[in-house]
Amino acid sequence: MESTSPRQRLVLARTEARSTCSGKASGSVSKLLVSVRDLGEARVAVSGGVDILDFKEPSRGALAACDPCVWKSAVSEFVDGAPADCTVRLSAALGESDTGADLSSLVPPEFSFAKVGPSGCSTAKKLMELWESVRLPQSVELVPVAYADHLVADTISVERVLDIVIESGRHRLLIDTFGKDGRTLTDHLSIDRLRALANMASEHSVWIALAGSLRLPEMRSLMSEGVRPDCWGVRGDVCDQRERTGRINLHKVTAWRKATGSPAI
Ligand SMILES: O=C[C@H](O)COP(=O)(O)O
Repeated sequence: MESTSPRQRLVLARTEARSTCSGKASGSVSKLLVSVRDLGEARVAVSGGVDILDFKEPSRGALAACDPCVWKSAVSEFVDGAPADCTVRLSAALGESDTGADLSSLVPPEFSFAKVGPSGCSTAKKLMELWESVRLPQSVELVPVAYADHLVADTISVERVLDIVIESGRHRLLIDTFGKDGRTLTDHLSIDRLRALANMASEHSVWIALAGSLRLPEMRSLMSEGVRPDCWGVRGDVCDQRERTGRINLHKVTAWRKATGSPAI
């Protein structure tokens, strides 16, 4: 009998454990990513129990970068100066194709992730060239992004991006919205499409995060419909007045933490 590789065994185990309609094993919990613009907001998010601190400047677009000085300060506080039981991981938004490559070399090696937006990458070839142009420290993993509203961002569909992630042997994908105009992820992608995407990602051991102006009731409803990504990403809904350029609110982060950390319904 042919032996199976660790990767194949992982896929089999995950497939067997998955419920019939879920992209994630029943009973497992999703991580919570919160986008923050500075250290003050980062402290609030950590107090609320966030898993991934994602540094970005919300007033300048979907994935605009913070000043790289903020990244350095985050390392001092949340890596070098953190208590031993602190498990928060750091992520940097690098903007879109016009800034991604240049900023990538400035990401500190202590970060876990960096993400770059695909706007303007209207073909698979252009998108792969963007990913290849990113020069991150070896310890930092690129998180490819797909936009649910891909036409307005002049890029390819989320399904096509997931295919390329799989074909190119990458392991992560964030689905977000490009236009922050009040419409949310589910205004662009049906629940069935989201469930199919999560299932496809799971079958190929691709870690998937869902974001895009999500509101807490909407996220709960997606979970109850069997859409269980590895991670939920949020900014606007955890800010005062749900205004994504406002300040992060501890109670709102805590509410998201409780909801994302609950087992499958
Ligand atoms: O990466 C996740 C995004 O920061 C989500 O932001 P948003 O909830 O304001 O769309």
